[in-house]
Amino acid sequence: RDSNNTQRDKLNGADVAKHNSAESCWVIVHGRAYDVTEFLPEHPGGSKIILKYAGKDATEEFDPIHPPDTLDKYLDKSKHLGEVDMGTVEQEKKEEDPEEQERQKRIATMPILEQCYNLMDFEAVAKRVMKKTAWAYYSSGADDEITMRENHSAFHKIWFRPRILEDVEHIDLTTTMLGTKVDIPFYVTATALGKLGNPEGEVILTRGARKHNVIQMIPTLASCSFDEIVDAAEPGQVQWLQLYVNKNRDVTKRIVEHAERRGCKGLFITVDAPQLGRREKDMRSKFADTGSNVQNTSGENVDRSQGAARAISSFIDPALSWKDIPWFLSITKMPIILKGVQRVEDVIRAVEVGVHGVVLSNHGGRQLDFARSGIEVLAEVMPVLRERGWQDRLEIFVDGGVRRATDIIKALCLGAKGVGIGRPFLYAMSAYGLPGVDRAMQLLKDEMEMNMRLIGCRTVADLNPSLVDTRGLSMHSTGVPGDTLSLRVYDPLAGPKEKPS
Ligand SMILES: Cc1cc2c(cc1C)[n+](S(=O)(=O)[O-])c1c(=O)[nH]c(=O)nc-1n2C[C@H](O)[C@H](O)[C@H](O)COP(=O)(O)O
Repeated sequence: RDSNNTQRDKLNGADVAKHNSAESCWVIVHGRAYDVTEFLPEHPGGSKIILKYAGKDATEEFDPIHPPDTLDKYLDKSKHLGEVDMGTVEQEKKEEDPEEQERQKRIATMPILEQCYNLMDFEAVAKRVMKKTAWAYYSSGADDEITMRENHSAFHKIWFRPRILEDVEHIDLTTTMLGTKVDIPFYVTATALGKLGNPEGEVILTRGARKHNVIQMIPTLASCSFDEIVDAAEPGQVQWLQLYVNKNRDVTKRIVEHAERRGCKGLFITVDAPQLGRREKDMRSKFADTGSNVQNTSGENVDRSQGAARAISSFIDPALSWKDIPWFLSITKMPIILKGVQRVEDVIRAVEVGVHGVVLSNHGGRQLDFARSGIEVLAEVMPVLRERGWQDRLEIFVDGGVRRATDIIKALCLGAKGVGIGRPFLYAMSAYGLPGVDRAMQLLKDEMEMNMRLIGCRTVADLNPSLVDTRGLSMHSTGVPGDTLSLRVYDPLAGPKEKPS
């Protein structure tokens, strides 16, 4: 803009292209040019990824990782150079990427939505049709992914003790979570970077949640902006906020107050990620796709090879502790839930400090490997709370590995108020968009109605510990998963063949 703030002519693409170095670096995002020269060293993702697009259109790379209001929020207005005449921008020749060609062929021949009969079907399809980096980010767990697998297999150690001859003609799946009535006892949990899987991102989950009257937990690290996600909700549709606490508590206070003003009905403080876990599939795919690789380029000793997540989570405060909780209780009226509690002692402390709930969770196995599954921790927690008469002092949620309605029912029988579900909705959204999310939720509802009938319960209130046998739950069969490198490398049978003497 010139001095009297009128829009200059549009910038010419050739002029922008001249600013293609660390000395002078301009990028184009959504048809507008930005001078990011001074910002390069501050970019959490490292300067390399920006320099790859210096002088060019960076929109495609920018969108999945950054909410749309990022540049307005964090780049000084003087660096906003104005509109670019996109007709004069030389578009990158997409060299034929054989892998992308293969992926397009798989998309062309993927199963139709009606061929998905359960939540695992969506995972199978998503693995075939998603971009490698997106699949790696969503599917990865920490280290050897033992906990990620345990989350799901733990449910297989719980067996039902069904009742018979109960009138189960009319089944009622409704319940309440933090005072909100929902149609079925699950919520869409917070999972970052929704646009990696689908260009529309988290607003697809908002629409699916609205259709099935379930609650959506809005992630701090969403690709869509917080306001976009809230605006995509219908009046009266309930959403919660998942919060990564910022080292700068003023930033956190602003986020919390804004979320409350916008009508969020729960604040879920993530407490299991003082540092993001080491997700090697995500790291490997970042190295393979050097363009979006966030390597350590500015010399500091931060391991930036952790993929996008680590790069955009450097703000998280590892000093967060119990002594911060009274401050949170003082800055908001929203119910406060600790997300990522992993042992009964901390549930007791949560009651004592006065929070309103906990999510027994290990972050989908993406944080501490060998953390126990949420469902196993639930089986440890509820008897202790009942002994103290505290089972109604807070609401207990569980997430991790929930893939069947029987998993939901097991959690409720053990005393959970509801369960969070992550990856299945990401896969459904990535493979089939909103119709996929809609079908995934409907499948769970159909399964839930049938299974309630078969265990002899009409309502959620009928579900109780006598309906499950959990004796096998603490047995951990930690077979190292077949796809880890170590099996091939260290297995003596597969080692280098002895040279014939
Ligand atoms: C799958 C996934 C999970 C993430 C997630 C991103 C993905 C792709 N991210 S992460 O980038 O930091 O790891 C978040 C997050 O932003 N905040 C959070 O509290 N939990 C995060 N989680 C954990 C999530 O809220 C649930 O605990 C977990 O997904 C439940 O396990 P299932 O996926 O098996 O349902």
